[in-house]
Amino acid sequence: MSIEVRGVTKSYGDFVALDDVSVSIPTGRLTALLGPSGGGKSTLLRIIAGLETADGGQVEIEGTDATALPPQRRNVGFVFQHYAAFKHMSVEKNVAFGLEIRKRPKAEVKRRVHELLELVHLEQFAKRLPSQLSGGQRQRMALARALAVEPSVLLLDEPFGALDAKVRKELRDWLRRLHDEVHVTTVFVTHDQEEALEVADEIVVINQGRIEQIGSPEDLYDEPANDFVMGFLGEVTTLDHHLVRPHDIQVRTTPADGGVAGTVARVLRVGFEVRIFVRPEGAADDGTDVVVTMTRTFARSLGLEVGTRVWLSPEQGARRVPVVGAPTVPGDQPVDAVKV
Ligand SMILES: Nc1ncnc2c1ncn2[C@@H]1O[C@H](COP(=O)(O)OP(=O)(O)OP(=O)(O)O)[C@@H](O)[C@H]1O
Repeated sequence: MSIEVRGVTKSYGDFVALDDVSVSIPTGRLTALLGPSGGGKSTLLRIIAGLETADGGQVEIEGTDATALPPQRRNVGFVFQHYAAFKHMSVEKNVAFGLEIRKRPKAEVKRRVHELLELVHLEQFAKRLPSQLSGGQRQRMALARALAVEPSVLLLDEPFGALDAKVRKELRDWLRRLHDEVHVTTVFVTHDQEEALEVADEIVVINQGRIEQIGSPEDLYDEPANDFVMGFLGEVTTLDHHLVRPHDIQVRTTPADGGVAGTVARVLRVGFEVRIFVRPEGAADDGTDVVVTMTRTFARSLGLEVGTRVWLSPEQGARRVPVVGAPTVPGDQPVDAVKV
């Protein structure tokens, strides 16, 4: 393991930001710290970086107890959402900075800067000032700069958070490819589940200062440990007091044993699929309709339209998680709210 966090706690006044957090970050992998805003992701990253001191617990990096080490002795590189570059220095000078203060030979600095700029596809911008780059190019420069000193760990705090959706998506694909090339142990913070699912090898779900689950994207999506994780990673709807994925519900137009009876209240076409909102018998129009997704062809074959009587049951093998108490998905939306 590259990073071992053991029993870390952190409070700000009365507020507990991290509550006895333990996690092992594997060497050479891309790990996402994922969770809703305020859950403690950045605090954990900053404690690993040494920019924040934990109240209790231990941080080990590459086998060394780093708990009391200052950031510059931890051999970590970091990149934040709003990267502070040296504005008066060219891109190549910014990237060279860490090597120059370490008094590396000139020829080595030159070669390494060239390699890094090639790696982040900024060779042609070497002589520009940071202000002459786009937001995405600046973040790539920041990554080159962080990688220059060959850190054993790269820590990224929402590195693409300030960029528009399209650039963000390009950069996340690029980060994945970059990581496949350099294999440096990387931990990145995100509140975007799609970003974590697409990019990470391993995801640590953090909520209210606690770890909810650790696993591969597949593990978390297919085997969520609880209703929070299930609701946070992917769409969910509530069927018979359980969270179910909307594509995991079987719809029949004739009564079926144990099925929930209801009436189609709304049919919504979204791209290639159709969302059917089913109001269970006796339920009110209070936004708690069961949502089922299916292909348009299938919806047509069942003849589904507003007013059709249907019976719903989970597909065989569907993941179901009991709904515990109040809604728990981010933003306190009702658990069956879906983005349409
Ligand atoms: N210096 C501080 N003083 C007081 N409270 C703080 C401080 N830093 C963080 N907090 C609080 O600790 C909690 C966790 O913050 P943190 O930044 O770790 O969350 P996060 O999961 O990274 O959220 P976001 O995605 O919004 O950045 C928040 O409620 C925040 O208000």
